[in-house]
Amino acid sequence: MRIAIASDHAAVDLKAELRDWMIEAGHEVADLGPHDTSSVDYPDYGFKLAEVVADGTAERGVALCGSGIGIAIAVNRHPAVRCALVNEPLSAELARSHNDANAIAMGARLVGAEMAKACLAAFLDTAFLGDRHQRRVDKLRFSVQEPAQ
Ligand SMILES: O=C(CO)[C@H](O)[C@H](O)[C@H](O)COP(=O)(O)O
Repeated sequence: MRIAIASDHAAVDLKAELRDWMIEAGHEVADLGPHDTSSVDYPDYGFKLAEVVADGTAERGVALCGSGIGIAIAVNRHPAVRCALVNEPLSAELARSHNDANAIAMGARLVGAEMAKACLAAFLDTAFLGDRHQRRVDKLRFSVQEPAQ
């Protein structure tokens, strides 16, 4: 699978570990940075990640910051991206099976590397169930509820 990964300074080490782990598993991984721990702003990297997921360059996105919260908010500003903030594998699995999430966010200051890998494995290996969930995901394309006719 083509996967893009991005972070802020707080998650550079976790990003490198997850990137190498995904490459080892046979995925094609684009590391969008940053590449050192100098302080940066998560919206800059979150927007970069959202762009490559939205335009199809990457099939999935992995977003990391200290808590995962800031970069998840940034990635979700793009209407074509559904980014789930997860801290454990069941949420990552549900984000795929019910929400067809095309990105996940995790917090390097909250989640250890092994837990992050378990979340990522669930995110990459779980299929979307479609059916009633497709109807709900379709409605997410609109940022505000259209008034009933
Ligand atoms: O967005 C966040 C908090 O919701 C992330 O944890 C950031 O990584 C964090 O805010 C960065 O904080 P720092 O003090 O500048 O390292």
